[in-house]
Amino acid sequence: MKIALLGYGKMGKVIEGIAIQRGHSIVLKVTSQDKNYNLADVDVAIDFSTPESAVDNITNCLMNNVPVISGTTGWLANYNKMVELCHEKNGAFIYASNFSLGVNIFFELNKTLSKLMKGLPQYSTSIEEIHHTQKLDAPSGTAISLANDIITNSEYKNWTLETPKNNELGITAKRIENVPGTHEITYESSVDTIQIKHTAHNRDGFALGAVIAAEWIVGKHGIFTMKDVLNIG
Ligand SMILES: NC(=O)c1ccc[n+]([C@@H]2O[C@H](COP(=O)([O-])OP(=O)(O)OC[C@H]3O[C@@H](n4cnc5c(N)ncnc54)[C@H](O)[C@@H]3O)[C@@H](O)[C@H]2O)c1
Ligand SMILES: O=C(O)C1=N[C@H](C(=O)O)CCC1
Repeated sequence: MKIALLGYGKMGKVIEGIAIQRGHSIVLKVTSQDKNYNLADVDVAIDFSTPESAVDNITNCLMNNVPVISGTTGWLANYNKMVELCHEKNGAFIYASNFSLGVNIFFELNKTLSKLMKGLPQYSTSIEEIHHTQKLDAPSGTAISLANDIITNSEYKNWTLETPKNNELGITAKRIENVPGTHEITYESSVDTIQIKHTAHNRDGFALGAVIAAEWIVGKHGIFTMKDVLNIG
């Protein structure tokens, strides 16, 4: 496959290595310096850019009939606009807050645990995420996905980075040098604690998942998720 990398930073570079190992070629690498890039002769685009640029990148792909995978976080207020555009153009699009197989299994564990804990008011729930100090957004997209799944299955109404009030699910976002991504869910009562945790050791899992998603989407039309790609849950 001929792949365009929209964003050639920490993730773009790891994706490049894995894509080449799997027999693909990188025909375009876009950074903040490249304003008007040309998507001709691209089979699929992989966007790991910035919260400010993801919407333009996804729009460019959909307008040019290029299937697009986006892992960029922090732009989700515009997700529905991208869904509409994708339908209008009969395009193909996957967004995932986290492309790693391990985190996608962790998402399913989180949903199951939150269903088990529903109706047990003696436990209070919280989420902690830790990432490297260059990360632009907080909380992480993954933490938001985890929080939304807990909210769906519980009495919590929304998440907050502040001290949680009634019906608010607290998320703590820590920034520590070189941490690729750690997420922990805690259920705390006066007698015990239940915790589930995912720790990424490096960026390879995110990058491999994105390349697998790119391989999977070519030739398809519609909006998909990593559940479709991995066939789990
Ligand atoms: N979904 C996942 O699995 C996952 C995993 C890791 C990171 N991420 C997300 O991916 C994004 C990128 O992460 P990173 O660590 O590679 O960041 P990074 O800062 O290392 O790289 C960002 C890249 O985007 C480029 N960029 C800036 N403006 C651009 C534009 N207008 N068009 C194209 N590229 C542009 C920058 O030049 C840079 O190359 C972040 O939003 C991060 O949260 C998601
Ligand atoms: O390094 C990042 O930035 C990461 N971003 C994603 C998120 O916000 O959840 C996934 C983990 C790494």
